[in-house]
Amino acid sequence: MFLKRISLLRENIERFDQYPFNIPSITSLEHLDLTSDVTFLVGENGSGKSTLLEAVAEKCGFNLAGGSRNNTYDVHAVHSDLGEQIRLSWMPKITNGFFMRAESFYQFATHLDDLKADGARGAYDAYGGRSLHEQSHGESFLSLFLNRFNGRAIYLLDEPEAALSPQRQLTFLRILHDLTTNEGCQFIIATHSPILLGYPDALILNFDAGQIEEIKYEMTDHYQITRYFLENRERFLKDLLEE
Ligand SMILES: Nc1ncnc2c1ncn2[C@@H]1O[C@H](COP(=O)(O)OP(=O)(O)OP(=O)(O)O)[C@@H](O)[C@H]1O
Repeated sequence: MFLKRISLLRENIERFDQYPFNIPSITSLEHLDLTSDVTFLVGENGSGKSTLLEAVAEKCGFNLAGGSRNNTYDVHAVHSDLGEQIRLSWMPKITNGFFMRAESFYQFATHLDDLKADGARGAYDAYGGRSLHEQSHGESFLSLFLNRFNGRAIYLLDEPEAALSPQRQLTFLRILHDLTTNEGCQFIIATHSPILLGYPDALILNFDAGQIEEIKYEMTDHYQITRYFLENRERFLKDLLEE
C-alpha cells in the first residue's frame, strides 16, 4: 500500500456552496484513511465518487481523461478543482499508476492509435499488442488490466465493470487478487457492481448519507437490492411495475 490518507484542505476553501465543494460527501470531508490495498467507493449516482477519484488522479499527475503521467492528450475534462484542495499522504511515495474511466476509454484508445500512427513502435505493447479499438469493449478493458498494470503502482478505476460480463468481472477479481498479492499494487475503484464489491478484505467507503464512511459489504444497497431482487424477482417486479 502506498496512499494512506486523503485530506481535504478545508482552510483553503473559500466557498462550500459551489461545485465540487457543495457535494454533501465533499462538504463534510475531513480526511479518509485507506486501510486496505483495495478501496471501493460506493454510493448513489451523483454522490461524488468520480469527483473524488478525479481529484486523486489530478494530484497523482495522471491524465484526467484516462492514462498515466506519460499520457498527454487533450480532451474535455482536463482539470479538477478538488484536486487542488486535497493532500495525499504516501508511505512510500510512488508516481506509477493509471486512471481509467469507462466513459472516456474510447478517447484513450484513440490516443494510442494516434501514437502508433505517429510512429511510436511500442504503442500497443502494454495493451495486448493491437489497437484497443480492434478489441471489444470488455476485451479492451481486460487487455489494459492484464498487460498494462503491474507492480508498485496505484490504479484509480471509475466503473471498470461497465463493459464486463459477470464472468469477466470474476476474471477481473482474479487479476485484482494477483496484482495486489504478487505485485503490491493499490487500487481505488468507484463501482456499482455487487460482484466487484465482494472482493475479500476490501475497504468500502459509502458516499450516501451526506458523508463518506466505511460500510460492510452486506450493508450496501448494491448487495441488498441485488439479493432481494434475485430472491424475490416476481414479487419485486409486481410491486415495482404495478405501483
Ligand atoms: N463539472 C460539473 N459542474 C457542476 N456539477 C457537476 C460537475 N460534474 C459533476 N457535477 C455534479 O456533482 C455531483 C457528483 O458527481 P459525480 O460524477 O462525482 O457522481 P458519482 O457519484 O461519480 O455518480 P455516478 O455513480 O453516476 O458516476 C453530481 O450531482 C453532478 O451533477
